[in-house]
Amino acid sequence: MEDRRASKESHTDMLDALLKNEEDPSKFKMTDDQIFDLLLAILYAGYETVSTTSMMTVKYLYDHPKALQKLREEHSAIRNAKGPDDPISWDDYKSMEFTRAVIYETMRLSTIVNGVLRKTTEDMELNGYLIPKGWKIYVYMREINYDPILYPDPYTFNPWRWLEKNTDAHRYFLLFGGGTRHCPGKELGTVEIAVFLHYFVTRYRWEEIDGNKILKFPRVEAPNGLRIRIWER
Ligand code: HEM
Repeated sequence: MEDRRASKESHTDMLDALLKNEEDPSKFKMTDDQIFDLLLAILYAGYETVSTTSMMTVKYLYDHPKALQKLREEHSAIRNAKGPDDPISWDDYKSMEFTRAVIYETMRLSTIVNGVLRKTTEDMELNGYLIPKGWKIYVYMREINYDPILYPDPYTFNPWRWLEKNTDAHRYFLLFGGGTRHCPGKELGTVEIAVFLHYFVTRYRWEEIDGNKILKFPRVEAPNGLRIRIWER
């Protein structure tokens, strides 16, 4: 922040936007600690989630050729309706129903976010139990993601389960948390992964290289990365 304030160059990034707020009296003035906190939170919250989900879509699609075929059909139809170098529009993204289903199913099965924290601001009763004011609560999403009543055959990668209308409006749709702290990057993150998938499946084929190590608990990660071999289609 000191470097940026001293610098005469301008950048089109978030740090510059936040620092420029200081010059505008009509804008809320954030302290340096708040700016630092916000940037770090967004980097952390917006990077790991999107990159791990993207990696796991590649893994699951490779393991489930029918889902990959269906996804390719969706993206080829979009690509065939435009020139090879035309960018994807918002309407194209909105039409990617199966892609969205693949992304949600990947997040569910690999439990990209393990849980969310809350603190009770008053005594509250839940199913006959008293949770006293000031207690910290961990909502364990892994448990919800693998609930066989909510998601029949929960350990199977089945993107088709998400094609039902308004699935992400269900009360138990907690992949992005809930309430006032609901993830503000939900749509941005989903767009990023959808755009990656669009170019990846329309332009390339790939195979996994033997020996990839995937950890499943407490959340999915590939400690050495997911190594794949890629060819142009
Ligand atoms: C696509 C993958 C993503 C997943 C699965 C995800 C998931 C989540 C979850 C579960 C929470 C906790 C919500 C709660 O406490 O109820 C959260 C919060 C948050 N996410 Fe995301 N997120 C994703 C992408 C992003 C992106 C791309 C950004 C920003 C660039 C972002 C920024 C944030 C921020 C700032 C919070 C804190 C919100 C608050 O506490 O008020 N997320 N996210």
